[in-house]
Amino acid sequence: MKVTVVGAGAVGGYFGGRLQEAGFDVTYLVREKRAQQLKETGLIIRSPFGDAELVPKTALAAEEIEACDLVILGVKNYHLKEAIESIRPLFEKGAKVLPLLNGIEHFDILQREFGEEAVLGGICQIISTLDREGRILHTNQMHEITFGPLTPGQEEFCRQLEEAVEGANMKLKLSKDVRVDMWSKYAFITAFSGVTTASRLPINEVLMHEPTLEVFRLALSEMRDLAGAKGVTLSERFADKTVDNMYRLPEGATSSMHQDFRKGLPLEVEYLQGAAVRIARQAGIEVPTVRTLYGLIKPYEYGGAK
Ligand SMILES: NC(=O)C1=CN([C@@H]2O[C@H](COP(=O)(O)OP(=O)(O)OC[C@H]3O[C@@H](n4cnc5c(N)ncnc54)[C@H](OP(=O)(O)O)[C@@H]3O)[C@@H](O)[C@H]2O)C=CC1
Ligand SMILES: CC(C)(CO)C(=O)C(=O)O
Repeated sequence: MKVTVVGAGAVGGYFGGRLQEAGFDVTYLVREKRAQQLKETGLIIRSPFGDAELVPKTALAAEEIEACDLVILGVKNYHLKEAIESIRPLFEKGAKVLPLLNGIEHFDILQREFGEEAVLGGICQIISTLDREGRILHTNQMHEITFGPLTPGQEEFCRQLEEAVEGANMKLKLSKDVRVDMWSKYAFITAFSGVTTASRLPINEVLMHEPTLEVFRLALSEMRDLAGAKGVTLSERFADKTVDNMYRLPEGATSSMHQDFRKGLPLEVEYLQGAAVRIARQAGIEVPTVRTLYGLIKPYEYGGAK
């Protein structure tokens, strides 16, 4: 299977690297600076599941890629618009896209741009980051993509992909209802990144302060209601179960948004909390806690906080 990875960053580079290791024909569609870095150092992964040093095949434009079966999208939401333009030629040649971004609105955007049949449902569970040298540092015990068809016409392709990835050093889970997984992750990450970033605390410290934990719980409940308003039913115990799971995380564990905040990098606030406020307005429901988190984080959207 021919795969194009767009954005050889912490997520795209990791999963692209694992597929390349497993024998997939992977091309990384990257921008100039990352192309140069990859040429000099190779694609380097440091991970508890095993390190890898690979020679990546890169392209600076989709026109350099003959055709591919699958595009894995690993850019941040604020780069999506530019990425869409750069990959358009691949869809004219019949590719499908598996987006791994956090958020929910990008699925509709991609479907509008490339058509419903081209866009698979997907999320990923991993904690990884790029260091100064561009190495991919994977630091937790999960490296999992959950994916699945958003239309009946994609079912066969998804089965083939599941089969092809068997044996790779990563988990690829074919979901029975990928919309539920997409909304569970979106609901979780919006509350989790919201409370950790707004409080400037890792989750274990959020748990220590009852009023701060209550903010997290309320945000989770509002996000569950929002999923319901969009026709996706999350478990009645979604908020409680999510909070229980947080006690199992190691000390200092926090969201990638909070980590970006600490580094003074741009934040995906408009695509997580901002999107929830927009979707709630359209659905005619209130999400006051999420709206407050949005207001507290929004001033740092373009970075600046250290
Ligand atoms: N990191 C994590 O642990 C997790 C992240 N996510 C989500 O995954 C998504 C990606 O995050 P992450 O991998 O951390 O981000 P990174 O910043 O590490 O990687 C994004 C990469 O995209 C590249 N890029 C941006 N625009 C383009 C473009 N037009 N063409 C080609 N490459 C481009 C950037 O390269 P450059 O700017 O150098 O050109 C960068 O290397 C986000 O939505 C994030 O929320 C989800 C789960 C976990
Ligand atoms: C919670 C986590 C690490 C799960 O993959 C994530 O998506 C994020 O912090 O952005």
